[in-house]
Amino acid sequence: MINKLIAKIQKTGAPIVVGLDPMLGYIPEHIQKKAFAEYGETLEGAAEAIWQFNKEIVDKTYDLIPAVKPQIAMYEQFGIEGLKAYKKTVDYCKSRDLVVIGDIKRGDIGSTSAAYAVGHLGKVQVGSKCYVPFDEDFATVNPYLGSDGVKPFMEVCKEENKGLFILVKTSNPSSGEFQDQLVNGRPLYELVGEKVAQWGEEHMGDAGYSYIGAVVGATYPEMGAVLRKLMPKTYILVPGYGAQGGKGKDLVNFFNEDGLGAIVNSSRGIIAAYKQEKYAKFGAENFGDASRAAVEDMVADISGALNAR
Ligand SMILES: O=C(O)c1cc(=O)[nH]c(=O)n1[C@@H]1O[C@H](COP(=O)(O)O)[C@@H](O)[C@H]1O
Repeated sequence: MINKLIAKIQKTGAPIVVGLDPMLGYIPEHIQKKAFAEYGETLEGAAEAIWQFNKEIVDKTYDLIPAVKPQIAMYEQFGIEGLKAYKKTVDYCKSRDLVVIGDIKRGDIGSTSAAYAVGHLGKVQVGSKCYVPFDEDFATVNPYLGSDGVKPFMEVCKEENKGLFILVKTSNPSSGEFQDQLVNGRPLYELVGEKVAQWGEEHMGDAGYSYIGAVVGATYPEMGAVLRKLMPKTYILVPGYGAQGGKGKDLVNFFNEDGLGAIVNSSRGIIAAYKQEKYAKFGAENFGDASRAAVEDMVADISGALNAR
């Protein structure tokens, strides 16, 4: 799957991921009204609204982008109905030939990690039948529990031709509280980065990159430069662009000289673009066109920064 992701990045010229993090507050009123008219102000109504919202954004952007990243919490908050909308979104994006990064941030002891891995990336056996429950292409994984919590995910990825993005240095303001702590004189995120690179060596794709990737926030570009060197064959998912303050120039450190090695996520900056002054001319009715314009601007921003280095 890492090979497909790289091929799609090269074809679109867009090393970006659209984050499908649909909060009701971002969904234009006309969509909410229609969903509530059909299903009432219920969890089902909310799920219908987020699904219709996602579908429009995907329809308006899929030809420009290689991948999407639905964030499962935004669906889970609406319970089972929300999870159905998550699955519908995953399937729809795959039908549009997009690579789907399931942002599930899982990680547990071995036995339960194995169940997460099977449910999201693999197959589950029910009697004589075999099912593919969620079927994302990649999943995000929290490595805090150590190797035995990550290995079941890697095993399923190997069997199923899928991939991971493992949290190394997160974009949020408090990420340093634990991640920057010095262990034998070195910050913890560096040790985690080295471990991810080592796991990656054992799980290489054909294009010179591993299908075991890392997550490093755009909000910490200097650390990004160090991690880029520590993990040369690791694809880095870089969240924090846009709404969290990351800009094109902050991103160059995350890319290798070959122009590959990183894929930058923006969620609110794309899906709620119509709410920004810059894209207000589109209006709430044409929110999908505003998202398309925001994708084009993001690609131009990143390409400009990469060409200027
Ligand atoms: O794993 C992630 O995707 C992730 C890691 C991280 O360090 N920071 C981070 O913001 N994210 C996710 O990236 C998205 C960022 O959303 P925006 O700030 O709206 O672009 C959310 O889905 C977060 O859960």
